Amino acid sequence: MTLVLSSPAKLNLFLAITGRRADGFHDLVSVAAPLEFGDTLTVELRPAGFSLECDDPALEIDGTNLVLRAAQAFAEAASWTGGAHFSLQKRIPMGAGLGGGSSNASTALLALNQLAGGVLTMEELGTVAATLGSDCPLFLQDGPVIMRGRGESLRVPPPQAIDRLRGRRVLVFKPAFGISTVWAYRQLAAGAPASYLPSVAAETQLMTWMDDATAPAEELLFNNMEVPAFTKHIALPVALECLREEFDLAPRMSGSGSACFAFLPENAPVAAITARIRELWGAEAFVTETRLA
Ligand SMILES: C[C@](O)(CO)[C@H](O)COP(=O)(O)OP(=O)(O)OC[C@H]1O[C@@H](n2ccc(N)nc2=O)[C@H](O)[C@@H]1O
Ligand SMILES: Nc1ncnc2c1ncn2[C@@H]1O[C@H](COP(=O)(O)OP(=O)(O)OP(=O)(O)O)[C@@H](O)[C@H]1O
Repeated sequence: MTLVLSSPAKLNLFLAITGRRADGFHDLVSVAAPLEFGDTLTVELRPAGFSLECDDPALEIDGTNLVLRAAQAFAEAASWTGGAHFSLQKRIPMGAGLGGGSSNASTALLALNQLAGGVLTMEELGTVAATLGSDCPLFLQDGPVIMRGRGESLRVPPPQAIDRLRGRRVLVFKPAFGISTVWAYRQLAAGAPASYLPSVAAETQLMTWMDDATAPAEELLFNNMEVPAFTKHIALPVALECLREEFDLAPRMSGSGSACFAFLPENAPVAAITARIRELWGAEAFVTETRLA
């Protein structure tokens, strides 16, 4: 039996890091949305053992890969003795804040649970996902989610909020360099408390957008992880300012970066915007047009 699953990238449309916890992680309030764009994970049932191949030679395919770590965690949680071979077609750039590895892990969990006959509930899968990474649980949902805690505590937004997000056309673009999530969080900790948005302010900002059914998705956009990224990599704010001025876009960074995104009006000159990004960041910049799933 073989399953072919899409493993989507995500965007943090709203991301407020609110403070550092005793366990070293940070509390956050975020609205994240999966994209139609992503990797493809093919999973073949095997009698025993887990193996992985990937078309991107830059990615380690040993036991440190999140796909194999997810498989191991699933087998333990479900007491499942079966095996699987995974084939990963990688499109999501790494070190981007697009959650590629986390998505692969959760897609592997969903695939194995299906192959094993649905032995774990969605709640149990969520618990396993949270042990693999703070961003993993969000990829068990198939639409926009509100994240709290360190990212593992999820709620589905009300329908009038989802309606303003789902299907929105978006351009996602990333310079050749990536940003380490650990580095970004360390920078925030070093700039405490000014680097954090207090949780009351974050919740108020989110609720103000949520309660105003006339406020477009653009008015939700916020990310206080931009500060350390933009301070170190001046090419990021320079490009976003150009896109604001020249194309009237409202671009932001996703997660800990370095990928950025902008919602596109249906008549947007995508070829000209793409050309401008490549002029600013070089031909090796990653650019893709997609939609919020
Ligand atoms: C920036 C975001 O993408 C926003 O959605 C996520 O918070 C990142 O989550 P992630 O990549 O799944 O991160 P994890 O693999 O859980 O943790 C990697 C490291 O990032 C830091 N980390 C992560 C998540 C969090 N809420 N607080 C943190 O301080 C910790 O130093 C941790 O050791
Ligand atoms: N299947 C995988 N796909 C991508 N990266 C993986 C995978 N397994 C392990 N990793 C490791 O995780 C690191 C970060 O992965 P990824 O690109 O998903 O993070 P990111 O872009 O910073 O996203 P985010 O911080 O939003 O989770 C990679 O550099 C890689 O070493």
